[in-house]
Amino acid sequence: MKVLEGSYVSGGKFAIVASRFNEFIVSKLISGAEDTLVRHGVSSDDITLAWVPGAFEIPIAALKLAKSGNYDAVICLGAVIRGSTSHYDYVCSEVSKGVAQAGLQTGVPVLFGVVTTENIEQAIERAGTKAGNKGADAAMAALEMASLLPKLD
Ligand SMILES: Nc1c(NC[C@H](O)[C@H](O)[C@H](O)CO)[nH]c(=O)[nH]c1=O
Ligand SMILES: CC(=O)[C@@H](O)COP(=O)(O)O
Repeated sequence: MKVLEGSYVSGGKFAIVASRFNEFIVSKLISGAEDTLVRHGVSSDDITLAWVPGAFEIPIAALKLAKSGNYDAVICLGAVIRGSTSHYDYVCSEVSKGVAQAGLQTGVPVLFGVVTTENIEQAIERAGTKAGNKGADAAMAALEMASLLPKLD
């Protein structure tokens, strides 16, 4: 059986799109992502960070970065925490669909590192405490997909 898979050794170029809403959480996701990339051989000079106001704006920035052809992967980071209305549902739905479409439309790996939680405690748990760091997880996926996709040509 011939198996095609990615590895985690990379010298590539990566973009991070991060939303400022709940910046206390998102900053930890960024740190996790950057630390993971650098520890796997990516130069910090080859990591580009683009800020957007909120998670709803992530897809348009991710699509533009992916279309540029300058990056081996685009990592999307944000924190959407449920409030007292249905706004949360609409934001989460559009962000996840938009991030997925950015990857499908361009063929560039666009990774979903947006925490979508019921409360602040759950977000903190996923930003470097008891449930890990979703930014680091997205960066690991970015390394693997950036390595894998060229092998599928
Ligand atoms: N409530 C959260 C938001 N809301 C803002 C939207 O993402 C968007 O910026 C606004 O509707 C203007 O288009 N964003 C988050 O990232 N996290 C939230 O919890
Ligand atoms: C995820 C959101 O948009 C949410 O935080 C907004 O809060 P609310 O539903 O109370 O307006």
